[in-house]
Amino acid sequence: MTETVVRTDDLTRRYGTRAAVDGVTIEVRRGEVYGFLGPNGAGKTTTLRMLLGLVRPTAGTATVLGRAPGSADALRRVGALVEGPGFHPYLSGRDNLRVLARYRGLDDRAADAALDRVDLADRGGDRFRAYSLGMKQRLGVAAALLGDPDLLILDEPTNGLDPAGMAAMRTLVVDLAAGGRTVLLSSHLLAEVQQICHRVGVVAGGRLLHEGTVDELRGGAVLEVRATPLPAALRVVSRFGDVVEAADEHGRPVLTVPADGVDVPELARHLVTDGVDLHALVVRERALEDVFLAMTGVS
Ligand SMILES: Nc1ncnc2c1ncn2[C@@H]1O[C@H](COP(=O)(O)OP(=O)(O)OP(=O)(O)O)[C@@H](O)[C@H]1O
Repeated sequence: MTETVVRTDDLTRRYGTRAAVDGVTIEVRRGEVYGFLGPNGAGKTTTLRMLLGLVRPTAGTATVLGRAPGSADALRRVGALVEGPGFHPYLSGRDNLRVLARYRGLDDRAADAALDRVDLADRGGDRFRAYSLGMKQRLGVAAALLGDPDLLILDEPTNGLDPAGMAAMRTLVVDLAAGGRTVLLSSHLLAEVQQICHRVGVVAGGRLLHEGTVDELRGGAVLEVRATPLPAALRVVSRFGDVVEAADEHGRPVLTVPADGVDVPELARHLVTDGVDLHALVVRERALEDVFLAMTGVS
């Protein structure tokens, strides 16, 4: 059975007359990596802060693990990396974590296990100030993991990292979810969300534009057919689905039909038997990026 871990209902936060978050309704389910995707200023951080009880909604409601955001019960089971945690620059990564663990009534072993989990055990004795940005971010995730939370909330966890650091963070997130945790992360990077998230909520200008799986968002693949003469090609292709007739960047006609369930060799055979010259037949996936740009109008 699907269990809801986070639910928001018309969640809204206004600053003055401007809504940073405007009627957002999302559902995050147990065990998934949920991507909250949107350009800068879309309202992602404000939403995550409301889920942690750091910002009070102007309107609407939210529950986190069935409880009120920010309540002691909810916070005990949530780990977050929303604004960089306040690490001491002159303490080692390990000692920083041990200090945080003690604040939470946990022992040193919990800190060491978290360090190990983010693959920093080898460098645990180095001072925090000597860490690369990627290591600092991973230490932030380790801090979020203290207390073994069911839900991790990560605000732009790969922001500012180099490609290797980003890849390491993505692998870590996927592994954490595979271990049974739920991860809610925000990102403005479509490729990233496409790679690691099960479901996505797309936001822009404070509003939720769409929520669904990456595949649902993208829609099915299409078959592109370039063939002449066009009327005969159109007749054949329309037997296989609802055809859309368009032109490519050179003004040449392209017929597209939803690829789902179409027997491609069969389509090719029909075109040839009907005396149509087939120039190209391509299956094209819509990239999430195309969909996103169409939705947000942001480039
Ligand atoms: N405390 C505040 N006072 C006034 N305006 C705010 C405050 N916090 C956020 N905003 C505004 O609300 C909007 C959404 O900000 P938010 O930080 O939630 O967006 P975001 O999607 O996380 O973007 P980014 O990736 O740039 O952090 C922005 O226009 C921001 O300027």
